[in-house]
Amino acid sequence: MGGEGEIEAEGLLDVENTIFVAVGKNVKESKSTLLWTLHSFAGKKICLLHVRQPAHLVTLVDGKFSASKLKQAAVKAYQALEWQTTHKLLNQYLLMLAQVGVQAGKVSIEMENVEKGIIQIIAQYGIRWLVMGGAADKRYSKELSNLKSKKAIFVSQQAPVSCHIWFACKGCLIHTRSVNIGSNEGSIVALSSPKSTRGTTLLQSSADADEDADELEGISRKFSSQCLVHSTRSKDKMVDTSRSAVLLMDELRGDGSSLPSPLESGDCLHHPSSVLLLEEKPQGRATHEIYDKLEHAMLDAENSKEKGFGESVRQRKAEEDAMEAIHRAEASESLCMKEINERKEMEALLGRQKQELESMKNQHDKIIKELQIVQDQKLVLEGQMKESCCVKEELEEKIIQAVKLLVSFKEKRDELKIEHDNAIREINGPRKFVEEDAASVCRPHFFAFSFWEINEATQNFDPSWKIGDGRFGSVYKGFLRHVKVAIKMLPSRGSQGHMEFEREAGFFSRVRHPNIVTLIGICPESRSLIFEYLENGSLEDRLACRGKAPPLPWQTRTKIAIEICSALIFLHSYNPCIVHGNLKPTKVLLDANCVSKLSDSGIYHLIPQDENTTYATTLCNKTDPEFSVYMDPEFLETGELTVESDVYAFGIILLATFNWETSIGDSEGCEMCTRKWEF
Ligand SMILES: Nc1ncnc2c1ncn2[C@@H]1O[C@H](COP(=O)(O)OP(=O)(O)OP(=O)(O)O)[C@@H](O)[C@H]1O
Repeated sequence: MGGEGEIEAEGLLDVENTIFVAVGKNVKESKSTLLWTLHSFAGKKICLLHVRQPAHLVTLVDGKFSASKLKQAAVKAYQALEWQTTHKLLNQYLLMLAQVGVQAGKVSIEMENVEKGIIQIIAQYGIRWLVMGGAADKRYSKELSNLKSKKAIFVSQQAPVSCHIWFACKGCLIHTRSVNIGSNEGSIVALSSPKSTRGTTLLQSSADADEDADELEGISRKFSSQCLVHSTRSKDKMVDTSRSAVLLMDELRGDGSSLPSPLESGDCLHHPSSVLLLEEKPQGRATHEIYDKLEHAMLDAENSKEKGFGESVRQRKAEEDAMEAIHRAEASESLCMKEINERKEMEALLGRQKQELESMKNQHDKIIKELQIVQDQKLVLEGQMKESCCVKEELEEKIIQAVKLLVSFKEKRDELKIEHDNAIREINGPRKFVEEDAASVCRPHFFAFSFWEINEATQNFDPSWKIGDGRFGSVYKGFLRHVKVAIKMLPSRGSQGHMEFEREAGFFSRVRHPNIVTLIGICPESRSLIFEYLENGSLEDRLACRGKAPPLPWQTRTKIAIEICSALIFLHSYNPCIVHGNLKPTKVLLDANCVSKLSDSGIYHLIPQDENTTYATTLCNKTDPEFSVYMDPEFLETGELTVESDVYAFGIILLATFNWETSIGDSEGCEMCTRKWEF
């Protein structure tokens, strides 16, 4: 479909030999004009000429609408529909022409003003022969001879003078604008009128017509007469006659071109104008035929009217369809807008959900990391728990063993107590008093403490409560029954039983002397000896002035020597004789008043011995070289302790105590003293 002012052509455009027929949207009028042309110009080629009005001026249903009032899509839809209808109609005309053996084509232009469009096509193609409607049906009247159609008048006035135009109406020629050779262009020559055509001729010369026109008129008259004469002949014969007339006209023109004539067709008798023409000379049978033909024509007109009505109904329907299409287009547009809005909302929603998803993903990753850390920690804790469980099980096992041991000790203790009570009861008798004295001498003078008490006294054997480590066990200070004591933990009992340990300990507990450390009690369970606690450390400490203690005065040293001597005499005079066996300055302890007392007197009896390990070998093996000077060389040689062993050690102690300058305050020299005596 071309744009405005653009001509579209299809098929024939041989201007010299083609009759152009202007056809409009009025189907009835167009068909009538076309039929007249067919009848009038038989054998000529025909080209349909149509001017298409743009959509904004098309008639829509009952009125005219401006395109601006319609949605663009609706206008386009309507325009397409309109053009499709027109195109279809033109094709129907072409088909009709083809069916009657006429070569045909079509030319169209889109223009607001139809008459101007016709003029433009005429001018552009140099059209020479044109047939168009002269008036609308409602305006047609037999009495009117002039053109009534504004379009026809315009075309008649404005068309180039070289174009010969026939104006037809309802199948009649109502006006002709002939070629005005040599006169002013655009002058109208009314060669025929409904009146003049009636019974005489269709062409009439005018005063201004030239000779060619006169000749043409003459020929026409002659041809008309022939038509009248032969009106009763068969149709075929009439066609031949008209064709002869055309040939004759061509002859007269002399230029070889066939000037079309409205009477060229032999079918003039079928035409209403032809019928009217024949009315002027009624001649019996011919008149009757003419009336028959008139009736036929009337019937044809009636049929055409019905067809026209059908066409208008179809057009109406097409318009309604167009309106429906417009409504559908509007509905589709609003639906489309709604969908666009919904899509925007969905996109916004989607964006928000995407953001939420992103943040949730971040949180998820964070939680996963934390979970990983927690799982790692869990593994570590599980490992620790397993270890703790193992430790706990071990401790529980130990506790169970300890409880069992405690229970067995208690049982033994109870047994012993019972035995003891029984023994007491047995010896009760007449010699009670005498034996009581003897018993008091033999009875151990110490307390028996439980391990629990020892444990409590030493604060669970707190290391800070340890006084020192000896070769035969560690010494702790502690409080037992509100008394400050020194607890010596002996090694495991070995082959020595509880009873033996208690008997030995009982023996020494009875050895009491002011210069011998008193054995307060024992703990058989832990093989502990509980001694009285002496505040001022050992003679060794005082000679070395440890703990920033002042040097011992000579008088004190002399007193200590006397006290040691006194204790040794007591031990050696005891029945049985008691050998200290390990005499040295660390075994001479000083109380708060610097009274010296021998510790560990005869303790070697409590030290477990077997075949391989005797007290002497243990002592020799473990003797610090520093203190081996106190060992009796004979003891070291034989491994047998004697009184002389103690005397030897006492002599060395005296030398260490009195032959050293530390007595006047040099603490450093005390250690050198020991080395000195090594020579
Ligand atoms: N009753 C007590 N009062 C105060 N302190 C004591 C008492 N008994 C021992 N000590 C301290 O405990 C320390 C260790 O004494 P212990 O008899 O166990 O070992 P040692 O005499 O140094 O050497 P070893 O016994 O191996 O020959 C002593 O040096 C002394 O200072």
